[in-house]
Amino acid sequence: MKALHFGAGNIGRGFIGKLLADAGIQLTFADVNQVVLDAINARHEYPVHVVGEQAQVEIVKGVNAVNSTSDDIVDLVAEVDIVTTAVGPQILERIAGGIAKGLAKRSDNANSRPLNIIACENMVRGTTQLKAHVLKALPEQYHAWVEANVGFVDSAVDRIVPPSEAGSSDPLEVTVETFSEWIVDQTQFKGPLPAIPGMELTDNLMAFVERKLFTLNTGHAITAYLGQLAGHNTIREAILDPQVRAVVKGAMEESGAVLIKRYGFEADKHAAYIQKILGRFENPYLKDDVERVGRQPLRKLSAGDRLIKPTLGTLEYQLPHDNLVTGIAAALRYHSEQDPQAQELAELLAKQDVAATLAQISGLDANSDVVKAVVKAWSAMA
Ligand SMILES: NC(=O)C1=CN([C@@H]2O[C@H](COP(=O)(O)OP(=O)(O)OC[C@H]3O[C@@H](n4cnc5c(N)ncnc54)[C@H](O)[C@@H]3O)[C@@H](O)[C@H]2O)C=CC1
Ligand SMILES: O=P(O)(O)OC[C@H]1O[C@](O)(CO)[C@@H](O)[C@@H]1O
Repeated sequence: MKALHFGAGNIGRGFIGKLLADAGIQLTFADVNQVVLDAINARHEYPVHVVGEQAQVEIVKGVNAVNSTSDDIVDLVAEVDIVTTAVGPQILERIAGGIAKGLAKRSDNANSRPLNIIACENMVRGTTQLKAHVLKALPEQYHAWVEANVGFVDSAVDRIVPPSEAGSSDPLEVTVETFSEWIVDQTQFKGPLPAIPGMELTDNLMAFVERKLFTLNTGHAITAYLGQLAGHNTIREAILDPQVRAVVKGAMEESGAVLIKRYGFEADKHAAYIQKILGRFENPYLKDDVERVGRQPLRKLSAGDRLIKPTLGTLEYQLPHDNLVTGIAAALRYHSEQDPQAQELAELLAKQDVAATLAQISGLDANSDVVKAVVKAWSAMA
């Protein structure tokens, strides 16, 4: 089997790419970071430090790399069996053009071997959104062929992989936690279901996507935002702060109440899931900066993402949301010189009040009780 993975970054090298290569699949990474590309093509292997009580170093072997903006992409998409991505939600549209050209070539070559495409991004139905970008870039005459021969498979991906501290000396070295979870929608595959160790198949994906995004990522983001406000630099420092921890746990439980109502998760199992996540945030072997986890606050405050969507769920089911509200207020206080979205947030707040800013970013009604509650919490954080 052959695979092409877009995004040789933390998750790309530390989880999805590793999992495909370890399964004996011939893996080619596609990226725009030339230092990383040259290092992969010079060594064709890289170390993954799996940290925890039983730390170990696993070497990923037999990998190659191409530049994502080159025509190599077209040839690879025309011949591989599986395409995966971990580039960031905002980059999917940028890689869609190359994928579309590759699909056109695959059709012209009458290569009707099934191809499955799986986006591994922190978003709800990311692959379905990638498909829309691809079809927009693909001439109409190929659409029916793509529907018949290409599977666009949505997924949920979970492993905490911060940038490696040794990044400076070895651009490929990556450090990961022991926990990992990759769940894919088995109803969307074309051809036989692949048996890849570590890739779980389900016909109930939305439950797992929302459970992960609206528990781990909700809690992680609020840990980052409240952590920054309290002067903490890392997620571990922040979650060990009892005041931060209480709000984070509360927010995950408030979101959990919605998930339990919506998907029927067992309350005690979900409580254990939340406890395990708090333990993962505490991981003493991982140095994870609040700025990484808080990155792109406008995306994280958008209607379908980890802060607003769970809060909308509490409104739908008339459930409590005080801690989620505190998390949203803290997100509106997030600042970073390196993050363009944090800059844009500051500009929005400079030219209009916080209620109008939140309404613009999240789609919430500026005069709603929940926005008034956020404004009250935000003012108290000054
Ligand atoms: N790091 C983590 O713990 C987790 C990240 N994710 C998701 O994985 C995705 C990637 O996140 P990270 O690996 O943390 O980010 P990252 O920044 O380490 O990796 C992204 C990679 O994409 C590359 N890239 C940018 N533009 C590209 C293009 N046009 N073509 C090909 N490659 C391009 C970058 O050079 C970089 O190597 C995001 O959607 C994130 O939400 C999901 C679960 C865990
Ligand atoms: O990658 P995003 O969506 O910017 O968010 C960062 C979050 O994603 C993760 O990298 C993995 O889900 C977490 O470690 C962190 O909560």
